Amino acid sequence: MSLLTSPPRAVLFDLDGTLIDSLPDLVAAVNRMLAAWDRAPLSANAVKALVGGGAAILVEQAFLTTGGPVDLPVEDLLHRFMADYEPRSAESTRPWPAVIETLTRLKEAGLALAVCTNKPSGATKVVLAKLGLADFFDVVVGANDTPALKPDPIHIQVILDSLGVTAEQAVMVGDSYNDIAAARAAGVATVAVSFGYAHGPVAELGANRIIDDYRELPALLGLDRPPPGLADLQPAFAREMARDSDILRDLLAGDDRAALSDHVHAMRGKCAMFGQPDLADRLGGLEEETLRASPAELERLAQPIFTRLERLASETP
Ligand SMILES: O=C(O)COP(=O)(O)O
Ligand SMILES: [Mg+2]
Repeated sequence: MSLLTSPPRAVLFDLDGTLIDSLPDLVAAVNRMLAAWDRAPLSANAVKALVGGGAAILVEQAFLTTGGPVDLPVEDLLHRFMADYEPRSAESTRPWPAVIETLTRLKEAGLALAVCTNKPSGATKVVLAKLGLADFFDVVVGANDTPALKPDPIHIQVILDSLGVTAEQAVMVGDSYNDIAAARAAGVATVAVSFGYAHGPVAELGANRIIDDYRELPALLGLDRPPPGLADLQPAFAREMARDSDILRDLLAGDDRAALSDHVHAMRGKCAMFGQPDLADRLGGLEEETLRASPAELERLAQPIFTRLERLASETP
């Protein structure tokens, strides 16, 4: 089921943890800074817990959690940190899987795209350029370009204003509480990614939808609608998938691989026809392995499919 009644005109993306996996370079820079003050390094998980509220919080908290404040104003520490991090901010940082193809698909569909990040603007520009993402975005608003950071809705509002779209015409995609809270306060529908740097369970962020894979996004935005005649059949499709899901479980538990392969093939065809290309892709991956993989491997491939099918069932009236 798509998120809005008609496709949005603009999609706003958070950056760290949402479009890109920037943690490795952030961890390295934080630990270079801590080493310069003879502090112990922080683990990747400890740094992850400090990302999302902007670089000043990251720098300040890095010192507080490793022995207390140092004798320099936070602004000076931040300045030093950014001077080191910015030029090295894309050494190990990469877009998450399927980001490029999804942004391409959204651009082709004529949507305006924006980045709405608490990351300092300089580093934002460097990362987007080095990863080949810059040209996708009509507007990029980083920490230095907005009167207030997320979760303040102003951060979202300046983007809507500059794109000339209303809150109802936009969707925000984010990984953290700040993203979802800012968008909700601005009246913008929200999608949370489950693979980012949320500080708690993603299901508790309050997003309208959750995705585990960028390939789910176009359909959620209403871009892969089923042909008109099939739209009314969506509830029937969802019921059929619920039945197919039970059969799939039984077949995975049994040893008739040919029947399993046929069943997965049929499910794949239905998903492709009813505007669920990401599910069709995953089922295709499972189908390829049905005749040769171990039961454990099939179970591993099937798990995300069951998660998606459960979500499909819960989103269909
Ligand atoms: O720099 C940060 O702390 C967070 O950046 P984000 O808003 O892109 O997640
Ligand atoms: Mg983020």
